[in-house]
Amino acid sequence: MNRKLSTTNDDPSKKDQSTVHFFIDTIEVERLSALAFFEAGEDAFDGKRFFWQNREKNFTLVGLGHAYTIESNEDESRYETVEQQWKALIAVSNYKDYPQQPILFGSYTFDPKKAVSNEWSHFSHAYFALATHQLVIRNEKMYVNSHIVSREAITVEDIKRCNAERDELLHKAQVRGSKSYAKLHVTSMMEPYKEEYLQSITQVTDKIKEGVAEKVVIARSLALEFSAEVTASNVLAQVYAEQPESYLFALEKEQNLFFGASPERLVLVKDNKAYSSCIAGSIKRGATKEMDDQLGQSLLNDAKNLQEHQYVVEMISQSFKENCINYTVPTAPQLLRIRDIQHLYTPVEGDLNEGATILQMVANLHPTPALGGSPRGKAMDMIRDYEPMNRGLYAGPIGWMNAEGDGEFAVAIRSALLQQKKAFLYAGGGIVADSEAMSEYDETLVKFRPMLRALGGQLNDD
Ligand SMILES: C=C(O[C@H]1C=CC=C(C(=O)O)[C@@H]1O)C(=O)O
Ligand SMILES: [Mg+2]
Repeated sequence: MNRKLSTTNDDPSKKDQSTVHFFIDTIEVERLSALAFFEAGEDAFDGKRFFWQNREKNFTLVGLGHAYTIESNEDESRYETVEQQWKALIAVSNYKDYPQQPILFGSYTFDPKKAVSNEWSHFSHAYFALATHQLVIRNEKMYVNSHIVSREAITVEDIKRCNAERDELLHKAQVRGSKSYAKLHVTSMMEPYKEEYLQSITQVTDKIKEGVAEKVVIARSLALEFSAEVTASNVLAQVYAEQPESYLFALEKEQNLFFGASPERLVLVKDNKAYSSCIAGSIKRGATKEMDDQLGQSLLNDAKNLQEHQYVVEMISQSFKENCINYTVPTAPQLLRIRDIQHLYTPVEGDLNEGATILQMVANLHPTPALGGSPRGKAMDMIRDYEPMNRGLYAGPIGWMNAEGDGEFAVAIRSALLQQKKAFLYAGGGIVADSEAMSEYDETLVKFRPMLRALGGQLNDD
């Protein structure tokens, strides 16, 4: 179980060249709720937990505690830094001896060039962790891995302590199940920089008409306050109950919780195949099936939305062309319907070039024109100039990768940052030549809904 391997050149932290010890233990468990496991870590691992569930609901990952973290505040090299440090760490593990691999989970900010400020000051531009206790639920099977990474030799005592901690967590989670929570009480809801946002849409639309760019995504935020401190387990339970068709994610850093329910896959890598999704172009859901179908049909035929969508298809196709031996992309979008909204959707897939990695794909794809714009450089400059806020982790890549390089990243939209008695929600939309400020504003209201509902807030027409 406890294999000690010495690294020479590939010490993960690069701080010195001493030995790194990596202990793994895997057990199979039964009857465990992922939410209850997350909650069980509330005292011992507060501020060091994460949660992930894919759209298909056949893969759930929960992390409690940090066996190892990788952070970077660099710009372009932040992808390579995470990749190198993870590979160096994995190289000293004996993960192949266990039925479950160690998994690295984390996220990247949207734009390292925009100085992090305000509510985002706690997060690095790359923030990843290998959990001390990692729950994986895959196709009904459940495993808990425990990990210790240490510069010191790992003793029998260390292992006993780790196993006892794990057994205590499992006991708590199994005995308590997941709690039910009272609805949260919002005391104030504010739309910061609303006027600036509306003006920026008009200005950006004008610039696009002048030919400065083709498409630019502009976002804004909502700020909520609560009568009492809101816990991570509480909001996660709300999101879990209310957003069944999305990726669910939550990432803690100290007293901050970034969480959301996104429909959008950035990239999935499995057995050397890559899968991405173009999701851009939106319309609300209808009150009846007939109205819903009518709205869906009008979205499929709407020139402005088709244009928003097409830039994303072109860019993602180009990325697959560069990184894959072959790739397929349907000729026309279909509808993707989730609880509050319908989108235009085109799936893209391909066989990866030899040696291409998931983080290379993430680096190459992010930001797609669904969150940045087209052309990318010009759009990013305009977002920096016109957007009256800092996106932080909103709209960035969030996800996981295992020891062998398989993994999945979603685009962290329909998301919010919770800071005890405060929360910030984020939403944006693709601006093209015929965008109108008020209808873009309305589109953000629809996109705020999932997080607003999870946080107990309400919009007039909800
Ligand atoms: C920017 C967001 O959505 C993007 C993803 C899908 C549809 C979009 C749209 O129709 O504008 C946006 O590009 C958001 O949810 O904050
Ligand atoms: Mg739109």
